Amino acid sequence: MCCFPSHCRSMRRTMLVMQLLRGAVEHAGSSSRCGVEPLISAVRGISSSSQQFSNFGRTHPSSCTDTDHPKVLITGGLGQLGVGLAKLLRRRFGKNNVILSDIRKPPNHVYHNGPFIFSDILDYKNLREIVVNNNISWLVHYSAVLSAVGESNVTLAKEVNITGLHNILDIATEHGLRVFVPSTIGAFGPSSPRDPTPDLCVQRPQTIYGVSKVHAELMGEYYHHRYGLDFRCLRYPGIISADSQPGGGTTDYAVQIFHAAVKTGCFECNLRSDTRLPMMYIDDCLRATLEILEAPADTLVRRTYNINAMSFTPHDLIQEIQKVLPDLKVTYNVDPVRQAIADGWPMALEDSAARRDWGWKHEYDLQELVQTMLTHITTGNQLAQAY
Ligand SMILES: NC(=O)c1ccc[n+]([C@@H]2O[C@H](COP(=O)([O-])OP(=O)(O)OC[C@H]3O[C@@H](n4cnc5c(N)ncnc54)[C@H](O)[C@@H]3O)[C@@H](O)[C@H]2O)c1
Ligand SMILES: C[C@@H](O)[C@H](N)C(=O)O
Repeated sequence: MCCFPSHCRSMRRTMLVMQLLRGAVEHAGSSSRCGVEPLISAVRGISSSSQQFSNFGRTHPSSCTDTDHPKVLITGGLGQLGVGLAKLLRRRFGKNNVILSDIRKPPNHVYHNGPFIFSDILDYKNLREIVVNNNISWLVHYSAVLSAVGESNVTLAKEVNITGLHNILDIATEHGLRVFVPSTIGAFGPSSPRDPTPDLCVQRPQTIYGVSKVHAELMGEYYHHRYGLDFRCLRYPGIISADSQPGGGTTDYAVQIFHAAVKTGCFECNLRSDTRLPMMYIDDCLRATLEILEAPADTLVRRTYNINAMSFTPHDLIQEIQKVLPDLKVTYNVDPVRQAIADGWPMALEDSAARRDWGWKHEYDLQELVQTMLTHITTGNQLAQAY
């Protein structure tokens, strides 16, 4: 359904692109450090295997050598965040040193842009073979079932988020990997302090997603203390991206509204207009991930950190988008499941420890987020129409 008269739409888009491109801001990356610490202990027995996987470093010559750079495996890499992270890590470490994996078939542009492999994190033996045969040294564990989907399929969420996590931690320990597991604002609950939420406080989430992420934080930290696993974890806010879709979470509205604003000029919001949540633009999130992965171990006072950028309500976001697209019309059809989840989540994360220990600094605030998202989506749509 469209709210703009069709004859006005293309002219509006052209004006919007020009206006946004004029205001676009460039953001630079950060410095490079890397290395892997030795580990001392394996936690599951190793059995022999006959199945062979190709070594991507050999089949696709790279400009970077394996001795200079870590060899990274990203699980659940076809979700909202994985492809962007692979792009960032490949720029830093070389295309063939970063392997994306998932249980879904990749789109052509992903398949042709670097190594991709099937990996089901519930298949321990298959995961171990991939790690061994590709000489993996860093593992970024993105596979998950997010908050809203988790409430509709608790069994799947338990399997992927808890059993899958156990496989990841055991394999990482067994093979001396550095492992990054994202946590979330969803790891807190209604009894946590909400504005701002400190790194250390009561964590009693009321979703299976949140429970599984608290479990991941605690298991990772336990493996770090008990076995020396190089476990690193960030609690991400809701992440906002232009060219990848969210995977069934509570913060999804803050991505969907941008596409609707540009395409139809109408949006139906599934959270109340005053629901304040912490949010972050994807570039900040992925840069933070690279930065904590590269941080020297002795700078990490803890292994799980909050990171914060901005907080807003649907009302705040709509007002900011309407500065560029004044005709955007928003209606509300509140989803009781998502609303109940959001009502128990932090409004802002307290992240001074990340800023102090490894130099975390966000670059995008609400105004820049809106400019950047509308620019990406509008230019992307225009390119798609041109071809
Ligand atoms: N996107 C956000 O706003 C956000 C915020 C906080 C934390 N996180 C965390 O960041 C990580 C990545 O998030 P995302 O938004 O890309 O998630 P997503 O839901 O978009 O993608 C998850 C991916 O996991 C894959 N997967 C599911 N079951 C699997 C299995 N058995 N084996 C292998 N892969 C499997 C799915 O196919 C999917 O591609 C997750 O751990 C999530 O909890 C995300
Ligand atoms: C916040 C985050 O974990 C995810 N976007 C969700 O809403 O479930």
